[in-house]
Parts: sequence; structure tokens; C-alpha cells
Amino acid sequence: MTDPVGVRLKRLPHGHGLDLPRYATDGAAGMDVLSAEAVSLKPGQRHAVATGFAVAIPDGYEIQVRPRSGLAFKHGITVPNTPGTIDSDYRGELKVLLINHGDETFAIERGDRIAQLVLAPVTQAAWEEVDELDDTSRGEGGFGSTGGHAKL
Ligand SMILES: O=c1ccn([C@H]2C[C@H](O)[C@@H](COP(=O)(O)OP(=O)(O)OP(=O)(O)O)O2)c(=O)[nH]1
Ligand SMILES: [Mg+2]
Repeated sequence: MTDPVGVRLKRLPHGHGLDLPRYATDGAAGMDVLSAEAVSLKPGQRHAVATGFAVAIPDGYEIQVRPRSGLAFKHGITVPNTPGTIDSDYRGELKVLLINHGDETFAIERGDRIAQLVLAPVTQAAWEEVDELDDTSRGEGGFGSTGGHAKL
């Protein structure tokens, strides 16, 4: 594990009194993030859930918003844009998009852990336009070209 990277966080008025996102265990990759609102999601419904804070991510990093597997497995609650991308220059409220893929209404209470945030390094690409690309054994094969299922 590399050393933690400082990320500035500003609580918004409706975020006061909520715990900050935190790693549930020493080796956790993601910090569980809490809902700042109570909301019910009907089957098929989407909502951008308030977290009550905004961040200033250092240059060279992003935050990814990922689903929690327990919510996905037990209730079909997931992140439709996973991994959500929080850009380093974004200063608005961090929101968690959720969708209910289950068949029952799911109630979220203020303070519930709804998703997880992963701080990740970013490398920007600089295009180098060329007329021809180098050959490889794969070539243009893709989308199952090497065979299906487990056998190679
Ligand atoms: O799950 C998410 C995804 C995005 N955002 C915020 C932070 C991000 O920096 C900004 C833009 O996100 P994205 O680039 O994914 O959305 P877009 O549809 O391309 O909008 P934009 O034109 O604002 O970039 O919205 C969130 O709060 N939660
Ligand atoms: Mg964008």
C-alpha cells in the first residue's frame, strides 16, 4: 500500500453531522460513502444521491465511484455509470448515481453506506496520429475471437 494522499473535502450544509467516507478495514481499496438524504428507489428508478460534501482532488488523481457488492447482490442496488468519474477540477457536490435493478422498493436512510470511493492515479494520453499501426498476432480480432468460456 502506498502512502495516503491528502484530498481536500468541504462539507456542505446538509452534510453536517454525517461521518466522512472511510475505509472499513485496513486493506480496503474503497472508502464507504454515506447518503446525506433519505430516498426510496422504486424498481427501475435512478437517483443522484447527495453525499453532503465536495472535494478538490490533487492533480494526477481521480475518484472512482463504485457499487457495494452487498447492495448489488442482495437488493440489485448498483451504480449505473460505474465507475463514476470524479474529475480533479470538479468542485460541485459529489453525488452517487444509484439504480434499483431489484424487484422491490429500496429505502435509503441518511447515513447509510451507499457506494465506495476509490482514489486512483490518472495518466492523460497525448495522441500521436499515424498512417499505419504496428502489426500484432491479434490484429483486428476481438470480441471473443480467441474462443469462448474458460478453455484456451
Ligand atoms: O458518479 C458521478 C459522476 C460524476 N460526478 C460529477 C463529478 C464529475 O467530475 C462531473 C462530471 O462527470 P462526467 O464527466 O462523468 O459527466 P458528463 O456527463 O461527461 O458531464 P460533464 O459534461 O459535466 O463532464 O460530475 C459525480 O458527482 N458523480
Ligand atoms: Mg465529462
